[in-house]
Amino acid sequence: MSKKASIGVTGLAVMGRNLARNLARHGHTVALHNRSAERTRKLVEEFGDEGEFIPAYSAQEFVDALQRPRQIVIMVKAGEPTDAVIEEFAPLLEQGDVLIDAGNAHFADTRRREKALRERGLHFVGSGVSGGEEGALHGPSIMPGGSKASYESLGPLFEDISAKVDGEPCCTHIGADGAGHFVKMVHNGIEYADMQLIAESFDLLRGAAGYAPAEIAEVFKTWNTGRLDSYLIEITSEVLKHVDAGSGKPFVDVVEDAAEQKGTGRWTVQIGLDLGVPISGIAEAVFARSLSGSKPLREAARGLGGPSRAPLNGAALQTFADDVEQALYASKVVAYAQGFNQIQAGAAEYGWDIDLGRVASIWRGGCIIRAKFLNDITSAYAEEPGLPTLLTSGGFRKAVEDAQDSWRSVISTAVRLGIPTPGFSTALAYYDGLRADRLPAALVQGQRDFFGAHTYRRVDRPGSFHTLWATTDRSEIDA
Ligand SMILES: NC(=O)C1=CN([C@@H]2O[C@H](COP(=O)(O)OP(=O)(O)OC[C@H]3O[C@@H](n4cnc5c(N)ncnc54)[C@H](OP(=O)(O)O)[C@@H]3O)[C@@H](O)[C@H]2O)C=CC1
Ligand SMILES: O=C(CO)[C@H](O)[C@H](O)COP(=O)(O)O
Repeated sequence: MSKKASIGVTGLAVMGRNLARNLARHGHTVALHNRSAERTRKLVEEFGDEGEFIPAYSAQEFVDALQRPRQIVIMVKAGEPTDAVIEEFAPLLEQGDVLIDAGNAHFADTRRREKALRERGLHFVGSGVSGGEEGALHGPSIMPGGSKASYESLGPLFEDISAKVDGEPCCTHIGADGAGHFVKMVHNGIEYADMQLIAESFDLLRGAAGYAPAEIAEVFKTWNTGRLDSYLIEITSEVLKHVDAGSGKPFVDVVEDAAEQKGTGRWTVQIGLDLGVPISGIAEAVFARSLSGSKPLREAARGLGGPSRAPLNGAALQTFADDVEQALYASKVVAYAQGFNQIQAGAAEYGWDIDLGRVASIWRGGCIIRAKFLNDITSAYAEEPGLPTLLTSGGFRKAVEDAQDSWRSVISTAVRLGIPTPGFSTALAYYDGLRADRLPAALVQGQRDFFGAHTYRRVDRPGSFHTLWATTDRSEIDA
């Protein structure tokens, strides 16, 4: 009898191909399948000597190549293509087989698919995979959802191919049904916020302090040796020092300033709104990309008046890079605090038991937001599992309090010079909002009651109340 594969991968584009190679390099026999045969053939041709592959050119051939219970990783475009692939394979599978969607699916789709397949006796695991092309090959961060039973067979294999930090795999069972894709979605939202904050730091160092991109690359390189040490800071330095071969200009000056997005950031914000979680850092990052891409609008607004830009000088210039580092760090803490609160809210809403410290821990390696900083988040949740916000945890609290003056001063400079910093500004507004004794929301409640009898609660006694605004004495009644 011919050898069977321990796992199969269908969808052999950038991610699937490298995930299959990673599995094979770790000694697993991998069955291969792709809608169009060419990708399967190419993989075997180019990388066949990296391990044991069993190429299959039909769904039935693919399913037959797998040992039972079958484990099939689907790595295709999210949405309809994923449903199409599930519908192609599910009828060929048997009780206990596992289908794993490792693409960037919406967690609500994953919940729907998990339920439907469970009713057909199949396991369905929605798994976040982060790290891009390189991560998929050398060790991604993996965020599987689905049943505990499915993780018993799948977990060891995924842990094996995941990134490792301090000997620990960057993979853990996140929670039931869509939990893995939910956490991956928030990961991507945080990725958007982090990238926006880094981009604003660049814009400030250039626009306010007059640094050239190559000089800013050096600033980022230095930051990468400290508390901001992260993959995103590292690659930012690389991008900024790159010079366009054709024009001799900094690469960053020849790229169109319109940031694109595939949708996971937008989903994060939509779900944040549904759950009522203020994830303003992620939202501003999504809106900043939208604004950058609004070409006709920007064209129409070009030339609108603003302040004259007298760049910084003297003492302010001397300390500016350090001030921006402080503002970036504090804003980043806020963005991550908001993201983790969103995961907490999602877990409460959908009944997932998500260990936030473990999530931070598996993001320390393999993924796009991997950073030294995540060690501190892991410790914060280890010290206080029920932590309401990262901002009140010892180390972060002190760092953000210490960053106060610089943070405020950087935003003031940005406002004075007309440099847009939506990420920095919303982070500070959130921080000030959280720590406020009283918010003007009391007035909003009064307005709502005035125009719509929407009622309000009082600070001095329980119950709901309505003021009879149309009467002359404006007496108050119980609502
Ligand atoms: N690229 C990245 O950095 C990352 C991507 N992801 C996610 O991983 C998944 C795969 O991404 P990536 O490798 O970039 O590939 P793409 O998202 O570009 O998808 C291409 C693959 O999908 C297959 N496909 C498309 N439509 C169908 C269909 N109707 N039926 C069957 N197969 C179909 C293609 O087959 P064919 O060759 O026949 O066209 C091909 O194998 C996506 O969900 C993506 O969001 C996650 C993390 C990072
Ligand atoms: O999933 C990812 C990383 O984990 C992708 O890099 C991410 O989808 C990129 O998103 P966008 O194209 O919207 O910037």
